[in-house]
Amino acid sequence: MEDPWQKAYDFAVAVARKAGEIRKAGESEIRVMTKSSTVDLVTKTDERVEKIIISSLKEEFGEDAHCFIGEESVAKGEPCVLSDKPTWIIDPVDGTTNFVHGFPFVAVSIAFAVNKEVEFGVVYSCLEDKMYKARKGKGAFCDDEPIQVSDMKDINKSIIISEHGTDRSPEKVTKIFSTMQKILCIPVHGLRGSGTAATNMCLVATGAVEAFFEIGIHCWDIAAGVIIVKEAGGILLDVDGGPFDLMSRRMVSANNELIAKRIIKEIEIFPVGRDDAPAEK
Ligand SMILES: O=P(O)(O)O[C@H]1[C@H](O)[C@@H](O)[C@H](O)[C@@H](O)[C@@H]1O
Ligand SMILES: [Mg+2]
Repeated sequence: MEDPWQKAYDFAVAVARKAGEIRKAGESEIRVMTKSSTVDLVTKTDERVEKIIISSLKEEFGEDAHCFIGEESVAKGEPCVLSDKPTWIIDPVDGTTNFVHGFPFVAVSIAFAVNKEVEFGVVYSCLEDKMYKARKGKGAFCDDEPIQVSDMKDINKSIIISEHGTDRSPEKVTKIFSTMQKILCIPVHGLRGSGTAATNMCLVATGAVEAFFEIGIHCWDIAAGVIIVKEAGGILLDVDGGPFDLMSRRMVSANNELIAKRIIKEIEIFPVGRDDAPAEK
């Protein structure tokens, strides 16, 4: 039987690389704007790269063949609803703050979901020039090398990634740093954060770290990373230990359940609105 999504997967890899090159060209004149807060940055490059990705996909597969969830389209009012229809979930520049500051971790993240299941994901880590990718049931790769999560089961010998996000409300910041302090003092070997969720997920998938968790990320930040972590042998859970929900804005990705459950014990949960919550009137 013909493989329905191989062509889309191959095309997504090419589009991700092209998007990375357009992002690089945007470095020369970065026009910074803000979204949900003064520290939630977006640039004209984010918007331009997303437009080019979406138009390339529409040109290749047909104007109305697929649905799209793009970070910057949603920011401008497009709906963020994951239906059973084939849907591209796109973060054109993951690590925008890094991009603005020249901090060397920026990624293009493109995922493709059918029946609400991610079929494949591509994360192009631009500055490293590394293409992380995975298709459901077919393994995870960095460029063309297979990747595998860490086999570490001892939390005391693990590195854990967390991010503080863009919400600066005191009650949330207190919970974020209290959680980080409790995890650090388990103790673990270290806490890290690249500033881009997609890259963090790839660091779990390659075994460079044992886990990455965050409350407040969006589906576009992690959709590609989800399938890359799973196909590298990792697991995804909700921050309360329940089943992972792509639209919930809460996520624990880890190399195994032992590590995941150990850090979940320390996470101080705070409420965040779902990605697919009805738009406020
Ligand atoms: O750089 P973007 O696409 O906005 O995504 C990042 C988000 O802004 C941060 O708040 C999160 O902590 C990161 O994990 C996201 O990658
Ligand atoms: Mg982004």
